[in-house]
Amino acid sequence: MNVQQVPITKPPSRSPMQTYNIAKIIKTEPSQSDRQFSAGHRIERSMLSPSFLDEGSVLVQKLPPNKLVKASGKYPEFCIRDQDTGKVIDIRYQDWRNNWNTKSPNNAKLIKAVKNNCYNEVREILLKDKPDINARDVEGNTVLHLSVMSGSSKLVGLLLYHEAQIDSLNSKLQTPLMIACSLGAEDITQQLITAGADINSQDINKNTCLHLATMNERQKIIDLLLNKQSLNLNLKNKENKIAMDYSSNQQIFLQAMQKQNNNSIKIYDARTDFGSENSNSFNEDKVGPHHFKVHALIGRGSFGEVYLVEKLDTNQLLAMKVLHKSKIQKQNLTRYALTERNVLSLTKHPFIVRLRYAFQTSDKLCLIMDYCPGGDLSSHLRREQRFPEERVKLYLTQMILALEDLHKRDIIFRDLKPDNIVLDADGFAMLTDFGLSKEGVQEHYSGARSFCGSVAYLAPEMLKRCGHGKAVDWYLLGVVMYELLVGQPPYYANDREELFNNIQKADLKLPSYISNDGINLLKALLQRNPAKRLGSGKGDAEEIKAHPYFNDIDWNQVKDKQIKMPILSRKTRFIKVEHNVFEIGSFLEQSHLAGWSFAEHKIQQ
Ligand SMILES: Nc1ncnc2c1ncn2[C@@H]1O[C@H](COP(=O)(O)OP(=O)(O)OP(=O)(O)O)[C@@H](O)[C@H]1O
Repeated sequence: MNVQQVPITKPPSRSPMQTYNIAKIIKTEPSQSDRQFSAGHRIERSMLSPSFLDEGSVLVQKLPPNKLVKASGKYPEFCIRDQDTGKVIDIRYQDWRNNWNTKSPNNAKLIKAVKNNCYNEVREILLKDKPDINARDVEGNTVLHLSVMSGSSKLVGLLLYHEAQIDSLNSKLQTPLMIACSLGAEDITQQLITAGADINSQDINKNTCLHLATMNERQKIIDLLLNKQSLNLNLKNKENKIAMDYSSNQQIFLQAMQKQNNNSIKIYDARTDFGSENSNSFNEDKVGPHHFKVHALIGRGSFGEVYLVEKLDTNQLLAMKVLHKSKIQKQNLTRYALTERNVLSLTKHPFIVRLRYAFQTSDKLCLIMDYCPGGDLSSHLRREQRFPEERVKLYLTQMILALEDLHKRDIIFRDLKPDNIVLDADGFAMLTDFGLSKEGVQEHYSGARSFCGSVAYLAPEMLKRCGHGKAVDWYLLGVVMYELLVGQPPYYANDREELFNNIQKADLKLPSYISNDGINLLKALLQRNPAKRLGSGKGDAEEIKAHPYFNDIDWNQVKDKQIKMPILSRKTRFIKVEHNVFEIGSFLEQSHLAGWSFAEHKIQQ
């Protein structure tokens, strides 16, 4: 390989490889003691501590309409603020109930429009009049119940989008899902289950959804429910009967019971563990959008967005990656999404982001991961232009350990780049974005054939399309090392053809400020022939760990996170989320992706 050593004193300015929408700032100051007053005097507290946000961060606090929140003032304990109008009322002098009552006509208007199945009118009322989204008619049906009765999945979707309570109860203690099951509304049943409705709830007669579907001979609904692993087939109603007792085809119930028995062996422990985490016992079918509050957009990738979310029962902050089913299916990328979910669900490593849950809505696939508040290396690099060598070395050690772990399990990452390295709260580097990873690759320099990766981060063997293996990750480690030290990837060119040409043929330009060991390591990693590349031998990561560049590294200390990492101040703005992330883009159900749901606790032991 031709290597040119050139003196570079100032790094070239780094051109952004990825553009970001940087939103401007609205700083709010949530207080732990914030309370919300609503009809029925329900008191909740705002759960987000502001300490994790940087100066100028945007904190999204989109509260449901009609909430009157405690506001600060001279006597804060007597002041409430109408979230809709912003008006602050001192309840010692003004009757806040009157204020609330002015909203009732709007509720009546909403109920009427829903009963008449007038979608546009409902939408307008929700936007303009701000009625109670859980308004009830005289029989105690909420507007969501009424929309199910009207048979309009579009209306149901709209109300869910406006945060209608999915498991609200009417006077017979029936949920909207029970009504859909009784009526045989297949699409709405599916829609509500996907959105997280409870399928085991019991009404005033202790009938479940399955009882009601069976009594009303709704065969398609029965089939749909029997496919749900979380369905409890043994619940008895007031007549002491299980749903099967009302069926003329008991065989399918018995088969479902058999299937559940087989599966329960696999997931029993996990479920117990999962449930013990909090009082709301979650299960695979139930973890869904309603368990999380979306606070801000923190990153954007090619296939979706990453949001900062808060798990409502524990107040834990997590990162949620949202993939759009329509985009993925259109571009035939379903297998990449599934790979990401599979690899992440199998991985538990100090330097790989942990997947906590995976769920899907009708049009989105969601991965809930640990939140890394330090931002990604790409945005830090853009600000700092290049990093000091000692810091680069620390990040490399963590990436080597992460890749070593993946390789031991015959997984190649294939997408190593600064954008996919995020920093945790202690400054440690964590790998994220497993969409391009490949399972089942044993070879070091062949085994996978797809042409993938970000253009500036393609290994020469990928461009040649002659097959690539684990060694591709070591080449990309060299690319990352180079970029962190120099400010841009090796061979970088704006023109795609030129870039590809450079990757295959151009001389490697190495600035003189890099240490000799650093230069040797870069040359060994950026070796074009994968068979000759450092790390391509049987030893894999061991070959790299043994390089003199890492002589001063105690690998056990790194693995145990016993080293001190620099904490970089994060200047990236959080981007305010104006829309409901779970807005149902298309009211037509996209196909359900089997095997997507995941809850970490199920496999922990
Ligand atoms: N766990 C996390 N914690 C904090 N930020 C994260 C996390 N995961 C991802 N991000 C941020 O979101 C950005 C995009 O995430 P990710 O790379 O997974 O999306 P993608 O759509 O797969 O992107 P790509 O176009 O690279 O394939 C990252 O660059 C990072 O800034």
